[in-house]
Amino acid sequence: MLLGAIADDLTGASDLALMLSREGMRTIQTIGVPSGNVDLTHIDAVVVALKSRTNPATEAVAMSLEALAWLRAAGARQIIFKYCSTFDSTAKGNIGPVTDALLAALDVDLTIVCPAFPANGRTVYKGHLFLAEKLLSESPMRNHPLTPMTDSSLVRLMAAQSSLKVGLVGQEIVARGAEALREAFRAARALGDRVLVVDAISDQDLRTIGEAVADFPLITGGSGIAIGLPENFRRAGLLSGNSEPGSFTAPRGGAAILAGSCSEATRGQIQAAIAAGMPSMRIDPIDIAQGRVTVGGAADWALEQGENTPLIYSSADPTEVRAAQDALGRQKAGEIIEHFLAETAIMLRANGVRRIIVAGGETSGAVVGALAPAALYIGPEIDPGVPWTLTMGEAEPMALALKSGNFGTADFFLKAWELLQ
Ligand SMILES: Nc1ncnc2c1ncn2[C@@H]1O[C@H](COP(=O)(O)OP(=O)(O)O)[C@@H](O)[C@H]1O
Ligand SMILES: O=C(O)[C@@H](O)C(=O)COP(=O)(O)O
Repeated sequence: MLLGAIADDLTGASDLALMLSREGMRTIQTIGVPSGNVDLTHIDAVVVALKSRTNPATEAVAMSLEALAWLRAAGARQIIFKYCSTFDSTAKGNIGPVTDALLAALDVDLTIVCPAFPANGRTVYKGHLFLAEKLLSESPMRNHPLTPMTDSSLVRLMAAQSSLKVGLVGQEIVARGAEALREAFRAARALGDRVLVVDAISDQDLRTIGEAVADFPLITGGSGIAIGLPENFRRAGLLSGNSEPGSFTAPRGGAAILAGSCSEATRGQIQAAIAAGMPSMRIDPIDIAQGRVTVGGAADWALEQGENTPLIYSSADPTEVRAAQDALGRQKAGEIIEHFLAETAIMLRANGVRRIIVAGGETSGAVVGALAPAALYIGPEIDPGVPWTLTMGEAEPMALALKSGNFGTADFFLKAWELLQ
């Protein structure tokens, strides 16, 4: 094992695992910190998927340190802390505290912050995070149900969360290449900076950054930051040039889509699926809280759809989400949906469903946490950042696609199935 990653949510973990496997590392994703033995023969990278994104900092730090200890014991030579490409964090954000704690545990004096993922429109320029042509704070992320993002300055966000000195390396330096960047790291160290936001507007920038951080024990960022890392191991003769992603045979069985993401992309995908005739059931947190909808009812409805893939969704627009949160509380409204969809998944599995798409990071955390596979094997890419995965260590494996709320083309729920044989 060469590279170890700690991801703060499930969709983010499979996004990163896909990136590493596309770049030639044989990668698996574990669900939480493994409690038993994991066979790491022929594995180059392990991504430990936590569900820590919205947890209080002390909890997120403890979970991340536990993952770090496991990864180091398993032989990881470099660690990535993976958070969202939209820097999703609560008002009491835990990205800073987790970064501080990982730096301390590794006894390291400098790391970088770079959530850029140009393939999905996330770029960092002058320390500001953009989603396509919009600043983060002007994008739909300002209305996220759990982590509304109203500031686009990564330097300001990180400085508010971390106890360490935060600096910035601009794109003009990145564009000059890895040696210029290493020089900027030396200068930043001399100034006492410990956490450096690094601009990146293209995959080429990310590859340059990847090369320049080859000797960094800790790197933090989105999945994009991993694009250049496998090449460092290849250059050092530690990774064979031809480690192709393995073959993927999807289990036979029923299919379903469970969507708890309220992101704009997911809502568009739901509209497209319904317009194409996909049977759908909308669930609402207030109806669930008041007992008007039950897991058994939803699962029965899904199973009655036969050959037609059913879509169960709670996704709603910002006004509807706010109304539910006003009635139930922000966290409670989210938990009700997450719990409902997780229980539904268990009931569907018990009735032969073997292929599930889950939309939403927190939602995926709840669903996969309930299904409780030990690990996920990374299969084919559906869209940038979203692979099919296969549950590992189970008598009857399932194919799962964990879709980040904001990822995927409009026809994602329709086309994803075509990749399963
Ligand atoms: N109708 C709704 N009202 C309030 N909260 C909701 C509703 N539907 C889903 N949620 C919650 O919103 C959160 C969405 O987060 P997540 O699953 O991570 O999606 P994304 O990937 O888009 O960020 C979850 O906690 C989910 O339970
Ligand atoms: O980096 C990203 O954007 C994703 O990998 C990610 O973390 C997704 O989180 P959700 O939008 O909450 O699914």
